[in-house]
Amino acid sequence: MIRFDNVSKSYPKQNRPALRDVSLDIAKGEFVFLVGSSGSGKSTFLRLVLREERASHGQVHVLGKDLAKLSNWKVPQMRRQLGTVFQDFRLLPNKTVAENVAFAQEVIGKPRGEIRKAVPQVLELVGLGGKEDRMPGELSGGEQQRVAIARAFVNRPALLIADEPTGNLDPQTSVGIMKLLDRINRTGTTVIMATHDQQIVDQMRKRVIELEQGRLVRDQSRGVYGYQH
Ligand SMILES: Nc1ncnc2c1ncn2[C@@H]1O[C@H](COP(=O)(O)OP(=O)(O)OP(=O)(O)O)[C@@H](O)[C@H]1O
Repeated sequence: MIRFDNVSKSYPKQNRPALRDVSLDIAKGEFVFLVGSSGSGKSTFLRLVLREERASHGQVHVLGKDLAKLSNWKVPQMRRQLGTVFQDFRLLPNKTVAENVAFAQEVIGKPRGEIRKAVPQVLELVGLGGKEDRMPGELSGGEQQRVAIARAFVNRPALLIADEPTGNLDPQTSVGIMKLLDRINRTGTTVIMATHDQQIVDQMRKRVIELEQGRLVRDQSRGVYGYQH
């Protein structure tokens, strides 16, 4: 699903690389936490997977493709197989809940009939049945994140990338979001989640990959958070 071979990433005008010689494999269906202190390279790792950035050295393979060899016009096609969720939800504020989710299908040209069927189904799955016509501003943070997850999942991506999805939520709401991500993972979707949330990582006991100053320093199955701020 994802393979990094000796991947380094240096940004222009930075004297130390954001990622250094990272090699790892993530198989289809895994649930992986990406941890490490601020600036350790987690977002850079995710940006390389999304091909928002390119590796300076080494190879990044995603869904069987060497991203260095993927031409720019094929990037959108690759990204359709990836769903993304962020700390700040990133919903369209002037569209309803249902329209936000439908939009993810419209942009990839799904037929209207299919959209009409899929949107209520996925909203039911994330626990938002009956809230189709609400505006994002009328929802709690946890509900907004559920909309973002519905939008990320409606096209049934092979891989879901979540960058601190519980960063703005209280502990109880975060547990609900994690249950949902776990349920999505159980449908076969691979999940990679960058987080600073110790409680969640310690509770879920999934694979933990830790970065420190750009290096991979730990790769543990059924792991714990394990580093101090
Ligand atoms: N676009 C950029 N241009 C230059 N340097 C960058 C850029 N993005 C990140 N960096 C640098 O790369 C290093 C790794 O940053 P990155 O954002 O990947 O870390 P992170 O682990 O995601 O941090 P956080 O937990 O705070 O989100 C840092 O030193 C950062 O300053």
